[in-house]
Amino acid sequence: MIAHKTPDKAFPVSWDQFHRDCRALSWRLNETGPFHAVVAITRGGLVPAAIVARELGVRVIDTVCIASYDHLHKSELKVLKGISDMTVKLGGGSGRNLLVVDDLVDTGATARVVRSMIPDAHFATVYAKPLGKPLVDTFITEVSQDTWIYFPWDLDLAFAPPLRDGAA
Ligand SMILES: O=P(O)(O)OC[C@H]1O[C@H](OP(=O)(O)OP(=O)(O)O)[C@H](O)[C@@H]1O
Ligand SMILES: Nc1nc2[nH]cnc2c(=O)[nH]1
Ligand SMILES: [Mg+2]
Repeated sequence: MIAHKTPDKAFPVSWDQFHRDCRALSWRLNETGPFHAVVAITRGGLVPAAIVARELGVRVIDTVCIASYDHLHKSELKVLKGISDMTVKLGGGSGRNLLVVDDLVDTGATARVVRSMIPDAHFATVYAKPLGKPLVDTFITEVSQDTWIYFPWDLDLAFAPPLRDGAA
């Protein structure tokens, strides 16, 4: 396990907000494509990939399965499943006309590994932090490096204490 400072700020995202941000990402990507296939970086890239593929009319969806965080803690990066040969062929071997989608880029380690597999692919994320931003071609919202993004699938409705009772 790699030591990791707990981020100071929280950026919780609702389903509505996430859907809006994915639609905004699709609008931008529509000016860049067309794409032969979407490659989702699992698991976080699956939801935005589904929304983006629907908006752009792409029906070939592949996954590259990478794990690196156990909740807030970064561990060694593991490629559990690579991109399928058929998808790599569709991208002419280098990833041309392929769209890689992930929910966010943080340090850029995950993006760097996928870029090394298909260097010419277009890389899109919904959110980006400064360290990872240079690895992404298109994103929607930047948050600071000391912010942790909470996705709707990781959240639950819960009681929020009133400010006067000491809530931040
Ligand atoms: O830029 P990096 O520092 O590499 O971090 C970004 C990656 O971390 C998260 O995935 P995670 O490994 O937590 O797996 P998950 O998608 O299954 O939640 C996120 O979905 C990105 O893929
Ligand atoms: N949910 C979530 N996963 C991450 N993996 C790396 N950074 C983040 C983050 O800010 N939020
Ligand atoms: Mg991920």
